Amino acid sequence: MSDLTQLNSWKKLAAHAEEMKQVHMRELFAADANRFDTFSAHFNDILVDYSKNIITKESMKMLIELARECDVSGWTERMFNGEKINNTENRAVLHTALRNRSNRPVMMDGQDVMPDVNRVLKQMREFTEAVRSGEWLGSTGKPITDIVNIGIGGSDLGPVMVTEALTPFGRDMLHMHFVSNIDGTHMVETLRHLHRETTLFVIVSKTFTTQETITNARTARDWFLTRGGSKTAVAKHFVAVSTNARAVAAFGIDPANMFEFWDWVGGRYSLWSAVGLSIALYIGMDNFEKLLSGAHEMDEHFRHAPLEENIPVILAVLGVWYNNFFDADSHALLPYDQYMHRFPAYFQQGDMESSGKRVKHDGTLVDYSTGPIIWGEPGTNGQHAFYQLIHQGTKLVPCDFLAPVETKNPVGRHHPMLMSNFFAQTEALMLGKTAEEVRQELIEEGLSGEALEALVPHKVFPGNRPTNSILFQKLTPHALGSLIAMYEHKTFVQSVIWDVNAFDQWGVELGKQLARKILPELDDFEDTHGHDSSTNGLINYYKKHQKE
Ligand SMILES: O=P(O)(O)OC[C@H]1O[C@H](O)[C@H](O)[C@@H](O)[C@@H]1O
Repeated sequence: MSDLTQLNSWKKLAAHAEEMKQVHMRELFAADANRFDTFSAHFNDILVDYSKNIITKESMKMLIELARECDVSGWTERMFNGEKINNTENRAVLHTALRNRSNRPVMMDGQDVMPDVNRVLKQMREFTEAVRSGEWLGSTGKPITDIVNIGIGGSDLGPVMVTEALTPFGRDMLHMHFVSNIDGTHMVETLRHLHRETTLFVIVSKTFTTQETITNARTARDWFLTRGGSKTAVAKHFVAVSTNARAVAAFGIDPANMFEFWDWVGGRYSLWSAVGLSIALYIGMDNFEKLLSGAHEMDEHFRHAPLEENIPVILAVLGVWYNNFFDADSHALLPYDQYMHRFPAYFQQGDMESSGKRVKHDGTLVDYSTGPIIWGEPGTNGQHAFYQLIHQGTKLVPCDFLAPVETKNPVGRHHPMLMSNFFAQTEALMLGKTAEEVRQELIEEGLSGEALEALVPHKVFPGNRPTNSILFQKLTPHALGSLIAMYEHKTFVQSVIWDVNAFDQWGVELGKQLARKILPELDDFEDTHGHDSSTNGLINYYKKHQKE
């Protein structure tokens, strides 16, 4: 691929952006009564309205042309076909095979991966049904009441986010707990109210070498053994999900209780694999398979819909538009659904670990901005916290607003009130409020003269702040599966445009390496000298105050 900024479409977009920076969305809406119809897309019962963006038909044409020039379709096919597009790890990227409900063969290195995928799904079904029905008993004959998922990063965020989002589909009998942090507090506070006879630990780690997870798993096992559990009883209370069978066996988990996945599943794309075991325990395998189906249908759409109508592609090019031509450095995900409260955190890893790269596939440096900072909180909480900056600050923050048409909890007027905020926020962000409008309001409130004029600039909203509104009928496993896959593919398309590898994560290694070196230094009371003066100073301060 030729250099991104040298592409025809890029150059055209750069010039076009300068024109569009002079345009206000108010004018765009005023000039076109059909703007909503022109710039919205449907997928099953999901509506994506992207009309409140600083775009014209011409802008979209150029952005799609950019996707075409970057060979998004070619990369998509290579991904779905099991080519080793994760070039720095020499791995295929086949999370789509995990949810390939069509069961069409998916070839990797000349072999169909589907028999393996189906075998593990079957194993997950048998196991989860046994636990949920009470047929699987703890070592003292009691049914399991509590599940503790021990994992971190991709082995935690997906299971947490989805079990939270699908709470209404969860089985009351099983209480879910998630321990990720190496901070002993996380484990201690989780175990405080649990009983070893009725607790099942699910140890999830792709590599089974992650310090946090292995340490937490050992602490859990010690807790189990010191409360009267025997070594043979461990088999009834510990299962593992990993690609590393040898390390699982070395830990002492019965290989029969291991759920396998493969190196062609990236950690942050793994909730569709056995990493979703905790999800399946909670919502049941039928619902887990609906989650897979929702994602599979989005995969089919992404793979086959023309770029112009392709929802992940549309969202991706809009992201590139602001990231690269309007200098936006972040993107907010704002779910108006309390059940989705971990959705932004999930995609912090999904997007930032994928696109937070500064070298291209070939190792050369990029000379343009890549992945944005992803952040967000559920509405309406965010409105009372950080929306001030989005409305009136100096930074441009493109936002995605997500909400269900129907709530799972139709109590009083809560849902219409929530939704009135959802609609009002994107309207306010688009329209803003002019100085003249502010003046009128202040006059109506009885203000005049200097007092009025002094307030005007503070109450002006520039507007023209871009948003996407994503409405879905209900937060079901199927809809959630589609939404997650939609954002996964959005991230992928952006990585293709930026020419970065979305499937490695070398940036997390250096800190781990240095922590390994520092750990033994914390075991003695001698002053440390081997680092820079700040790091030495901090370590020595810590050691000194440990002594006291
Ligand atoms: O599943 P594991 O091998 O334990 O890895 C857990 C997590 O840690 C790593 O450092 C990566 O940053 C993540 O991508 C990964 O999801």
